[in-house]
Amino acid sequence: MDIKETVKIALKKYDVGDVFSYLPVMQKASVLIPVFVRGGELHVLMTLRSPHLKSNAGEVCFPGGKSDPEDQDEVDTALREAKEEIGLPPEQVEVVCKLFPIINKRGLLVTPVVGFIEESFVAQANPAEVSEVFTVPLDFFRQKAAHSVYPVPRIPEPLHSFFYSDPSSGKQQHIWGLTAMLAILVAVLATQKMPEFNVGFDLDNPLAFFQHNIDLRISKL
Ligand SMILES: CC(C)(COP(=O)(O)O)[C@@H](O)C(=O)NCCC(=O)NCCSC(=O)CC(=O)O
Ligand SMILES: Nc1ncnc2c1ncn2[C@@H]1O[C@H](COP(=O)(O)O)[C@@H](OP(=O)(O)O)[C@H]1O
Ligand SMILES: [Mg+2]
Repeated sequence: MDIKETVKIALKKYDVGDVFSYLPVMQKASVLIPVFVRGGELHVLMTLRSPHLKSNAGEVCFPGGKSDPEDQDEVDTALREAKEEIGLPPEQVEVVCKLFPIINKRGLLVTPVVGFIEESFVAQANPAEVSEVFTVPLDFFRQKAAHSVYPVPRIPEPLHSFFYSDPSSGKQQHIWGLTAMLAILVAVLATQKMPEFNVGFDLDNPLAFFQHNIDLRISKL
């Protein structure tokens, strides 16, 4: 079986379905985690946010944003935002699964959606929101070489940080916080291998860690 089919089977096992529908009503956002195979290796596409945005300006994130009333569900939001931000046509995304949501510092319930895209996809960054688009080998997020972690007072999840030197641009990208956690999560679940550093969840029941963090955040709202 080829790598894409193997990864799809691995990831689908973790689809959350409606597990989090019990949560109180809160503002929702989704991100699309676009993965593709290049040279037999998995890669992930990321963006650098415009320095002019009101929130998280100049930070690395995945294409995504807040839910609109016309969105049917979290997948719709992720695909709509990816179209708006990097010109990715929804029909060019093979949606694989919806993973564990995370409540961010603004109190948004952020749901990650993983989808395969074509290696040949050329992003068209919308300059109002995105200043750069770049790709990273997914396995980078399991390696300790460029990784560090530090605890943050009052939030349950440790804060992971990576510095990625992008050979195609010569630039260094700082990937941290929520986006780094999601990249680690997808790297681990897709490859079925734990990282070289401690991450707080395991492969048998990753849901437990994310569920615990969400319940902790909700209890403090
Ligand atoms: C998907 C968002 C939460 C909402 O999208 P929008 O701002 O409407 O485009 C997006 O803001 C996002 O992905 N934010 C996280 C970016 C990130 O990981 N920054 C690194 C550090 S900040 C952090 O980890 C915690 C946080 O933002 O709560
Ligand atoms: N054309 C534009 N020019 C400037 N800011 C824009 C914009 N379109 C969207 N934004 C802002 O970009 C942020 C991300 O939007 P989205 O959720 O659609 O990804 C939102 O800000 P806030 O996150 O501060 O509300 C939104 O207001
Ligand atoms: Mg956005």
